[in-house]
Amino acid sequence: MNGSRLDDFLALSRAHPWELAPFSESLPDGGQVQVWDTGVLCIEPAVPGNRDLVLSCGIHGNETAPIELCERLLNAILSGRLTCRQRLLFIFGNPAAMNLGVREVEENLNRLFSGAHARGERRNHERTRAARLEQYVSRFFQARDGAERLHYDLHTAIRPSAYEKFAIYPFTHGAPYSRRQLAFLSSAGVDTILLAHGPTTTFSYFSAHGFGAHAFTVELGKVMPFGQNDARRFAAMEQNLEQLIGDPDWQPPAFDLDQVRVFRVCQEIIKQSEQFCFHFSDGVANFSAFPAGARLAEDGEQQWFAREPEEAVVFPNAGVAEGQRAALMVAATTLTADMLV
Ligand SMILES: O=C(O)CCC(=O)N[C@@H](CCC(=O)O)C(=O)O
Ligand SMILES: [Zn+2]
Repeated sequence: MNGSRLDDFLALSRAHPWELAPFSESLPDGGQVQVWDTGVLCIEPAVPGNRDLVLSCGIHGNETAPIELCERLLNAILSGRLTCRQRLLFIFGNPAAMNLGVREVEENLNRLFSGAHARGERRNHERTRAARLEQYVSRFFQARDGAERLHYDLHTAIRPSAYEKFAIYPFTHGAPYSRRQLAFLSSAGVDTILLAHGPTTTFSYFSAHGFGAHAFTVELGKVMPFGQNDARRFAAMEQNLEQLIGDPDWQPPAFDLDQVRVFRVCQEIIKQSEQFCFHFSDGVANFSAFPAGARLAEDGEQQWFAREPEEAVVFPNAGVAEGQRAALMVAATTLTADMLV
């Protein structure tokens, strides 16, 4: 698509970080590429398969590896190397934060979904963006019934992780977990699953709860600046997504439950004030374990201790805003056949 405005959609989006007027172009194979807004691009194949796929990245602006991965997939489609056979919505979440090389401009976008953007008096860039992204995902999924709905929200973690690639399975309200989705994630190199313990205001929970989508927050490695990611570390996910996009009949390879490591949440540590601090070093990796009784954090009068023999910490971040999650404490668990569908 030489000479088209889609030659470099990410650059176009970053040049218009707040909003971009909609436009559309045709693909040589008869498909339609519709730009809905900055960072938001929908591909409507002439004859779509039965999966409606949302791929989001850059919800946190400095998590560059997923942005680069999605850009490669988009360019493969636009160049004709990859034929898009599923309805597909690309979301490059926070171009303004990308431009600044930061996680967020004013507020964590991934805490503003399911209407949280409208709570309270605060108004800012991320709140406007969350409201619009909700509308775009609704428009995309509600365009038809009966298709399998998928949303992979791709991230990278601030710190290294003992298990480099892991996914957060949003709270299912008791519904069974999807064996096929676990197989997909496993064959994409995501061998560790963290089962959320309650509703959240994340993007993946919004799609899962609001639209019955199989939706996940997927952590693909550690945050690095643009241009410094090793694409080979993401190759399995990229290949799986190419299969999903290009082949309506593709299924992930047969899968054994032993192939995944599963964790459940034991406790959530919420920062209450500026006095909040952890009692472990800044260098600990995600999934580092603590013995029962270990003092984990304190905030004024309140203290947190490990309650179970091997409680592991995920996403510790003392720098979050007051009232936000500063860490999740998790413990190993098992998924049995009766918990799967
Ligand atoms: O490394 C970190 O501390 C954060 C990485 C990240 O952005 N994780 C997501 C997880 C969302 C979820 O719980 O589904 C986030 O914190 O938004
Ligand atoms: Zn993130």
